[in-house]
Amino acid sequence: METKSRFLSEPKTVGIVGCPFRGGQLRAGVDQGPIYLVQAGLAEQIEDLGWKVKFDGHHLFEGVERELALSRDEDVHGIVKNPKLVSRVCQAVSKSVEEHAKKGELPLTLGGDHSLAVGTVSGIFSAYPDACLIWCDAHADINTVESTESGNMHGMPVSFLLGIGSKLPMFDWLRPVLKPERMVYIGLRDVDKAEKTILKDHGIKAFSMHEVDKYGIGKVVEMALDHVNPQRNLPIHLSFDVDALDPSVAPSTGTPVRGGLTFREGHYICEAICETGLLVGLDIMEVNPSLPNIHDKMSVEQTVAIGCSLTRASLGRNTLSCSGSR
Ligand SMILES: NC(=[NH2+])NCCC[C@H](N)C(=O)O
Ligand SMILES: [Mn+2]
Ligand SMILES: [Mn+2]
Repeated sequence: METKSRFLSEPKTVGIVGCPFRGGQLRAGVDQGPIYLVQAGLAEQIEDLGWKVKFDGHHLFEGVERELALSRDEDVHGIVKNPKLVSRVCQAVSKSVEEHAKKGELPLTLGGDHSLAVGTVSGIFSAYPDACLIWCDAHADINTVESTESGNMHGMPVSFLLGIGSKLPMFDWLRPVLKPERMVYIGLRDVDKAEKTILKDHGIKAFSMHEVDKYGIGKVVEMALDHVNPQRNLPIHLSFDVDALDPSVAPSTGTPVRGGLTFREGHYICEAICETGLLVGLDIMEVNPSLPNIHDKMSVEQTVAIGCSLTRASLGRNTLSCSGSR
């Protein structure tokens, strides 16, 4: 059963936006995530599902490593680390994502750390102002410039997109494209105290692991869609942080938290969103092939393989159909 997308052009095309970037957090290696995902054959796997794939190499983000080396004292705002760098990279990503989306292609952004979502979500909402956002993550990533305890920008993209907290001058290109009622979380289990207040004050809907246990993943995804997309007629962007999955399932990530989604629960979310025929943008974030330890080849292969299979599930792998049965 092939669902035809209401928003994408024919032939259905994925534009891969490879983002080897780690400036939104401190652990080395997450910049290698997109490289491993592509090397594992992700583009070919998507083609096997019947999509056309456009990929002309990863973003280069000239000078990132040099800036990261300098940034310790030069690129800081209070305790926020690398804001200029993150802004520059996200602006470039936003542009790529918007261009693909405006051509009727589905941008698939491979991270890299989750600060990149400032770029992906702003790009999607520029092309589809009435889109909604589904954020799968152990974390809420909604700290503001004031509330962040770590200063790591991968814990802040949602507040930037909503336009809450004080604005950093280097982000003057960014419009607050997102409204609190247009987004929903699935998988949360490690939310900072200040973030809990922000979620409550802005009335943001979240299905934590508690709700996943209580209702089951089928019901949770249905309730999440009812919240952001009651008529099932609006474009959907899915931002998937692989740490939403349990660390036993996806160990190679920078901020693992136990008690996460099972393999099937993670895939079910992607399949159910795919079935709506409304998916217009996808992020696979926070795959870090140098963790938990660079010699642990099994963990790395397992996590990279899951990044690929979540993508396939989102793009129409159907267990019972004859084509694309992987
Ligand atoms: N994208 C992520 N893995 N985010 C983790 C964020 C952790 C913590 N809440 C912070 O703000 O630093
Ligand atoms: Mn996370
Ligand atoms: Mn995240």
